[in-house]
Amino acid sequence: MITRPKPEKFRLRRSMMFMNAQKPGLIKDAYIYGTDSIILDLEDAVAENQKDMARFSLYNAMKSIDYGDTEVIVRINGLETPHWQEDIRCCVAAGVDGIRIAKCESADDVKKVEAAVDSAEKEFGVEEGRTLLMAALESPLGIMNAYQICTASDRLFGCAISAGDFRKSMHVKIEKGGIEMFTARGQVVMAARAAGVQCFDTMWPNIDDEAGFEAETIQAKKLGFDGKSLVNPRQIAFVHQTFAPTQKEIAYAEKLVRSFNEQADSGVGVYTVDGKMVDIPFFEDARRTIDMAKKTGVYHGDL
Ligand SMILES: CC(C)(COP(=O)(O)OP(=O)(O)OC[C@H]1O[C@@H](n2cnc3c(N)ncnc32)[C@H](O)[C@@H]1OP(=O)(O)O)[C@@H](O)C(=O)NCCC(=O)NCCSC(=O)C[C@@](O)(CC(=O)O)C(=O)O
Ligand SMILES: [Mg+2]
Repeated sequence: MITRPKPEKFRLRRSMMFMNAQKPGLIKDAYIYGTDSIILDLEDAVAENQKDMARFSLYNAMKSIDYGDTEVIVRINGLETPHWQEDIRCCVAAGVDGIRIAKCESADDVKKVEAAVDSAEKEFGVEEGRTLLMAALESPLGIMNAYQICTASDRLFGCAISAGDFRKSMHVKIEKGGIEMFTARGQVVMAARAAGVQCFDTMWPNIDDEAGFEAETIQAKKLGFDGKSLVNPRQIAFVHQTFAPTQKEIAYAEKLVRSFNEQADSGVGVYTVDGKMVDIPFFEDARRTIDMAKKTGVYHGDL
């Protein structure tokens, strides 16, 4: 019987790959792909008359497969459905790391899920507070309420924007360059940063359009997201590469950190590195770059 260690609230989550919880062929060896997180789906990938079967498959997978360092999140059905409470009981009993609340629209939605998780942890003798939460923001209302959602529970580590449902609500299609998602993406990143939680970009559904996927991934990184939802293993490598600092960025960050300490010792707060002005926020950002380089395994220096 597998028991997973206590999940870390904040950890590397560059890639969160969806898979239908009902399909043993997909979930049995999902850890081999090396994504930071997998999302076992009980929601839209599972047909309405297969929800019990999917929970059964999920529970058995959690008890018999060692997913190792790969975080295991489950997407539960939305609060407008008759399924979400039973989904939560199944997730907690199975010992998943976290629950992704589909179609989350308000802080009240998060609090309802939190209360159901509290109760399930008591029912199944699971350590109180063990099960983490994240919110999927899939509607204009959910995105307008992003900050309240992100601050609604201590269990919540982050939020994801979900463009499939969002585009449907907004009566727009996928556009090259992503203009149709621009305001929503910005709002979600800003809300998450203000709340001190992580934020994840949406999945790219056109798996054969690699150029479109790569452009969207680069844009997500530039906007400040921590990672991206994925639907196919072919998408993992590019996301991991994009969300790690480049060697050029690392070299500059090292130069900045080293010189900043020397300058500070001699009483200087602002100066230039390679012709660019730097002061304390640049120093702190450089430290973050080196920290991220270490976490993503691309740091070879001695800082
Ligand atoms: C799209 C496709 C059917 C294509 O399959 P294909 O088989 O043609 O793909 P291939 O590339 O040929 O697969 C090569 C090998 O990888 C294996 N393999 C493929 N995918 C794998 C995977 N995900 N996990 C593990 N293994 C995998 C495959 O079994 C094969 O293994 P093998 O046979 O051994 O060689 C498949 O990828 C897939 O099912 N994706 C997940 C779809 C899903 O869950 N959607 C729901 C969540 S989104 C949503 O709901 C919208 C949202 O809510 C999102 C939000 O909230 O953010 C919103 O509103 O936007
Ligand atoms: Mg959706």
